[in-house]
Amino acid sequence: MAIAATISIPLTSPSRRSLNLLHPPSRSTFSPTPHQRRSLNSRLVASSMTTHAPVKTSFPSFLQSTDTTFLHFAKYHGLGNDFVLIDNRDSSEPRMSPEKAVQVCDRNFGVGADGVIFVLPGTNGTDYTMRIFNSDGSEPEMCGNGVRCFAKFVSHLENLHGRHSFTIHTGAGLIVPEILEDGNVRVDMGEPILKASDVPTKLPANKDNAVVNSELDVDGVIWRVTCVSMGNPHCVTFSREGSQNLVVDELKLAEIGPKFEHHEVFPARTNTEFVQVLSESHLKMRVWERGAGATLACGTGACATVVAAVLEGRAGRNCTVDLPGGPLQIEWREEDNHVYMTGSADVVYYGSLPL
Ligand SMILES: N[C@@H](CCC[C@H](N)C(=O)O)C(=O)O
Repeated sequence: MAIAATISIPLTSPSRRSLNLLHPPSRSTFSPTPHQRRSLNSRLVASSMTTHAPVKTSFPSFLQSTDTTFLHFAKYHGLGNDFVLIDNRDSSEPRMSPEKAVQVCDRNFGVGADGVIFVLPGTNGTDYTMRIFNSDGSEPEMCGNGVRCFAKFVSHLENLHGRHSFTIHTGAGLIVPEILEDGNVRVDMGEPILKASDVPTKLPANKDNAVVNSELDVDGVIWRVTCVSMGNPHCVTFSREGSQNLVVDELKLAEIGPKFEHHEVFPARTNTEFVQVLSESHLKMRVWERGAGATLACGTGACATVVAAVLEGRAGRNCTVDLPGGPLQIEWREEDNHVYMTGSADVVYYGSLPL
């Protein structure tokens, strides 16, 4: 099925990787001036896409309009890990099926994204609920970069009355993001789960019920892995036989990644982080994501990486994690055992999909 869309490019601050053609004022919170509002409403329409009449509304009402022929969305990214965000606050059922999400995420025949995220009404007393479909249509419990995009999207949609923080119910439990003065988002990602059967992994636990620096045979090559769940499963590796400290740029991710993802020891499949230690507080990581493949960044993956690095004695609790799309600041705090992630999240454009 063909997907057509119109797009509108917002005048918020683009990140390093977003559209170079824009030279907007550097603003972190979206609050358009009358001039910007006019620009917002004049849509840029890509040549291969269908057009329809420009909507004379502001950004939030454009997204909220209950059009029966088009589904409005916003495209965001966190360090190049990109998502289609849907305002779904009027219903607790996602307004798109997993099958449709697969089409929308397709980079040739759709919008192109690593996943589709829905902002749903709160559950269990939280302000909002987040659900997400990976680009293969599977539904993960959590997404770190996605939750930062979610927070920015909500701050653009709603008048938060000066609040910078709110609560989100996710498949991984309660998540609390906070929008900082500089526009970055810090997220309390909760406690890592280390018990092998809860990650889940069938690898035998070797340290306090956890799998730490254990051998894993992947197609005849022995890797050393630590398994961590941040609500979703991660397998973190710093070394393999013959290579004590990985040089991550040399890895053929598309070849190795799927072998980890579908390995029999990971009953729920797994995300895999390949990590190079640059110093005690500086790690470099590439990721193969469950249900999405190689992405430019993975927030939960960066959190799992720092937890694994601490457990293996390779780094301290406060690290910069360099990902292909940019850096994340991760702290695994000793006092409360929570992991805190800080990084950027940026809007790319607004658009409409035919229903
Ligand atoms: N990119 C995400 C993780 C998204 C979910 C993942 N693919 C899974 O299936 O667990 C992040 O930033 O955490």
